[in-house]
Amino acid sequence: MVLNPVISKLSGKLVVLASASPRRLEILRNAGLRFEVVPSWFKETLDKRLFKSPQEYAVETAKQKALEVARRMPFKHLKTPDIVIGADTIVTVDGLILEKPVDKDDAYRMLSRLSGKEHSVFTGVAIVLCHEKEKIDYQLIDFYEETKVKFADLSEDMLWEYINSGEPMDKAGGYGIQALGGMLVEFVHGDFLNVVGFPLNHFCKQLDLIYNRCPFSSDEESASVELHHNTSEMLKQEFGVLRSWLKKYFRGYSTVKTLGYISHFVFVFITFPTLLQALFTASKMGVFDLLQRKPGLDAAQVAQEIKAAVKGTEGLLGACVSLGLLQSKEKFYKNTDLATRYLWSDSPFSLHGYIQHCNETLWPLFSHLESAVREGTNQHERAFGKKANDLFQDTYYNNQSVKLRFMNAMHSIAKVTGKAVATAFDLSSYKTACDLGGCTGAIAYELTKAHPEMSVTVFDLPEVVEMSEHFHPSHTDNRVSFVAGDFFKDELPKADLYILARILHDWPDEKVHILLKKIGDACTPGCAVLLAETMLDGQTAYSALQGLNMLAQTEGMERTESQYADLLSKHGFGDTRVVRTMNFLDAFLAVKM
Ligand SMILES: O=c1[nH]cc([C@@H]2O[C@H](COP(=O)(O)OP(=O)(O)OP(=O)(O)O)[C@@H](O)[C@H]2O)c(=O)[nH]1
Repeated sequence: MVLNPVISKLSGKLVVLASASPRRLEILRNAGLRFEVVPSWFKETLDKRLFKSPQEYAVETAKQKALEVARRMPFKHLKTPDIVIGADTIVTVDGLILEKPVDKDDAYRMLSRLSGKEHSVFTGVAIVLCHEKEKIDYQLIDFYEETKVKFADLSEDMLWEYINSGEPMDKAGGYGIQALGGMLVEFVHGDFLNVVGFPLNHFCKQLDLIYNRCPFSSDEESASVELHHNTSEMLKQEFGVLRSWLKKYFRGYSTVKTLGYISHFVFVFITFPTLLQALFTASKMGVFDLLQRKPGLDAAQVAQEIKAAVKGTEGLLGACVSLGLLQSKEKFYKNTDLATRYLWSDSPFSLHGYIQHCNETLWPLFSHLESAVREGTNQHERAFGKKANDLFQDTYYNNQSVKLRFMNAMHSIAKVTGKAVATAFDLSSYKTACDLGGCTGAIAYELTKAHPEMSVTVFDLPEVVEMSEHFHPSHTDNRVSFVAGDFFKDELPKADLYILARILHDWPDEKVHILLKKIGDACTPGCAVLLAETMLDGQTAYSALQGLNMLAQTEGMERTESQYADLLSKHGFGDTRVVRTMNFLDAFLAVKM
């Protein structure tokens, strides 16, 4: 029996575990995976000082272990594996990386350091996909998982009894949580198997991304996984739709005959504006809202309701069917599940507001992308005839309908990302939070839902707060309150945790420092800042394009993890942690030291 369907995708492939760890073998065997074991000869001697974080060290070691086996096998074993899996588990405490103890004294040093404290266990995992054509190409996917473990106070007797059992010697941090070492542990936050040596759940999610969700790949050919690495959960789900759409788009065409040397991929890019305009237009003309209220209309009825020509409406509906946004049966139309979930305006996960914002604001700005690239500045003046000295006051908030459209857009994104951000970290120790620029309160409500003891103040400009009640959920929560003010000028509400969701990316470093200084001054040690931003590190297609979006639209920019850490460190924040939420936004927590 295979519980996780993605494991079955690997049957018939030569899967190799590049590890001598009996625990990794057992975890993967128990999951139903069939594989060979070829322990890596890579010596774990990378210079730890060269890595920005312990997890990067673990990931790099895992990569080197897997690559060594992938490269060795064709020569020494005379066969090329399809997939090689490597892993490396480390323990971090007091800024130190602990690996396997070299002797009993080393085990003693490690365990006495862990006694009575919480530590992190990181397992870095690397998956190497080998493609053999004329030569072998290696494609690499890597990730890590963090689990927090708290040890009880260990007496000297206990320590030595445990060390003399022999168990610590081949285990990261000098303990085996799955055996006697389990008795030393008070609590575990996160994936237990990650501590044992292999984060099975995260691994299966990555396999799912590689084999099930990649739109431009099929079972036979696996295309660039990099493009989709770390993209949002929602986008992943829709890749399946996009893939079947691509199949339809090109049905009956032979690449070579019809498109010459232009690949399908390039052709999709070139024709992308037509796809976008079909979506924008159907959304703006209310097609999805209409068919949600009245499914099963024909083109003439839709045309009458949306006040359009029948010929034009037929064309638009046909395009939406081809995109998988509408279904048609005997010339009657209704929304697909995708449209029902995301495209009509009253759906709980509606992206309608964001689609309108993209159509009315981003699209005109992007049509001046060349100027944005040449000048390195936003394009409001060219696109809308108005200079944006203050992005928000001069562009979005000086006109009621533009303001409402912008708030709708922010609300759409916050609703689909809010839960992932609110649950990315254990925030149970923070009782009061302040969401700076929290707009409609969508993230604040997710935070109070996830953290029953937390109350959240949403702090935003008076013109935003006055309209926020239009967006309150039907079951309002008196733990969420709204305060009007300008975070650059006014005193900030007191809180243990300050949230900045898609705020810093709007501003250049000078302004970010003004805001972070105010937050730093308002915080006492132990308070924290939670950022929700798209980090540039992964260079996914989404994050790279968001970078361009910020260029054309704002004075700010998308930044990398270390750029955010640097900015925050200047205002006394450290101990930074990042969670890739697999949604549009990554979550970043930094604590006031
Ligand atoms: O609670 C537990 N913590 C850790 C382990 C085991 O510790 C080792 C970690 O070492 P490493 O990642 O370097 O892996 P190796 O065993 O050296 O095998 P490779 O050939 O892959 O380098 C790992 O075996 C964990 O399973 C444990 O058992 N319990």
